[in-house]
Amino acid sequence: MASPLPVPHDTPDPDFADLLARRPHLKAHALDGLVMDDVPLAQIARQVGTPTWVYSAATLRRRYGTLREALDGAGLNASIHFAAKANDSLAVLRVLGAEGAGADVVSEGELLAARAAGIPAGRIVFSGVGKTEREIALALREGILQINAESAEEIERISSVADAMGLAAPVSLRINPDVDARTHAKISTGLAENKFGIPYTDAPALYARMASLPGIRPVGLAVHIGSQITEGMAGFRAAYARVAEMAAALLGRGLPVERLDCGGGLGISYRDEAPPAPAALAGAIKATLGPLGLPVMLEPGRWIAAPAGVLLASVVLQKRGANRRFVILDAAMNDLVRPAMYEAWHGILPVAPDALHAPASPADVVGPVCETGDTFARGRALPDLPPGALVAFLDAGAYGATMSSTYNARPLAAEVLVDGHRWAVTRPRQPLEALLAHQVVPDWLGAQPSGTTA
Ligand SMILES: Cc1ncc(COP(=O)(O)O)c(C=O)c1O
Ligand SMILES: N[C@@H](CCCC[NH3+])C(=O)O
Repeated sequence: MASPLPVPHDTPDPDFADLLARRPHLKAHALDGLVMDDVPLAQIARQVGTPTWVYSAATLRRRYGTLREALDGAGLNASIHFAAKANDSLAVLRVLGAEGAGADVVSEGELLAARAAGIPAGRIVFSGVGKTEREIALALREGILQINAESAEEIERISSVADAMGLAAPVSLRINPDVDARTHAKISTGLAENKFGIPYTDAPALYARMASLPGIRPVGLAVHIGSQITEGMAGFRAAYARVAEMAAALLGRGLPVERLDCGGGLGISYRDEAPPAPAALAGAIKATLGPLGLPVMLEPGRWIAAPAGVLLASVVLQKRGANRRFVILDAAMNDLVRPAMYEAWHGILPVAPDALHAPASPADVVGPVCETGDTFARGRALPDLPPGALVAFLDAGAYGATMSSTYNARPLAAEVLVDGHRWAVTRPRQPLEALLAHQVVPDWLGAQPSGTTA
């Protein structure tokens, strides 16, 4: 049986100074402690409580801009469609939309969030292996840029929905290139054994079928081989090369191919990973797809949003085990599930000014949920953290709040956007009453016993 606890690394963890040096939006201030842009995190915690997600608008803009410049610098005609699954906060989507970003969505909810945040329908891509008829109809009514189809069955479905609406759906075909992205098995999507995309050998016939069906206007090819890709460009290159080869063949047969969707996947450095730079990604796109001269699209999520966010939590208590110190937080796996789900490593910084320089000793950082897997870190060098002390989980701006649950009847945490010296609660903490009020006890179970509340 595999251990549910994080596996130790064989290199030393980066220290606080190293973690801070690589995150320009976070500074350790002598009086205020950890500050995001111009706002002390302790001030947010005092006014909003914890656990709370805090996002830096400046960082979102800076990272979007860096990616934009890399694509422009390579001479690509490229559009960026932020993957809303990484962060679907309306405020975050609004910040990115205002910079010119489109969105990559995978559900009715994400589509409505992107629209509510002001992202024009013409910049929205709908991905995912299981779109319902209702979702397809909504996407078409909204007039989105394209639907990325992932199966022969789905193509027939899109055709019949669009035809009944008297529309021609712009459809791109997502191919499964059977390429190893060399990432965590749970977030690898481009291998033949994964559920995503159409086996690339089937794609030419399916593309021709799309062109012959009513209600479908084939617009291109799409590929996405996985997420948190940090080990070089080989996987990206191999996938894009397949797309290039296939697009050339389709064009050669007189089939319309208007644009190519390169997906997301660019990884970040949570601990000491050395992911490819945006310029390397742009260079690989240019080298493989450039000769076709078609517009390209990118669907990054993590690279833009992860470093922009922290999860602020408070210490409930420190507990001595037989041979270890446990720091028990008010945040848990229901808030940030990545460590439990992927053995993911997140930097954890104390927020108080003196705590960053205080003597540190190993601690296991855990949440209060009744699961051994509710362990954020093992043997992490941390100072004494008395009850009430604040800590910040780094790089929590992607796949953080969006993956939260209410396990153990714990309400969804608050969200805050910091923009220079301004900040605002962008999602209030879910009231416990709302969790309970959302449920219904059938009449036949009898009246509520007197003296209880609900
Ligand atoms: C189709 C698609 N596009 C884009 C993304 C965003 O990926 P990432 O956050 O790794 O950039 C994902 C998630 O992996 C995805 O499935
Ligand atoms: N949820 C994953 C990424 C999955 C990407 C989905 N396409 C993570 O937290 O790393």
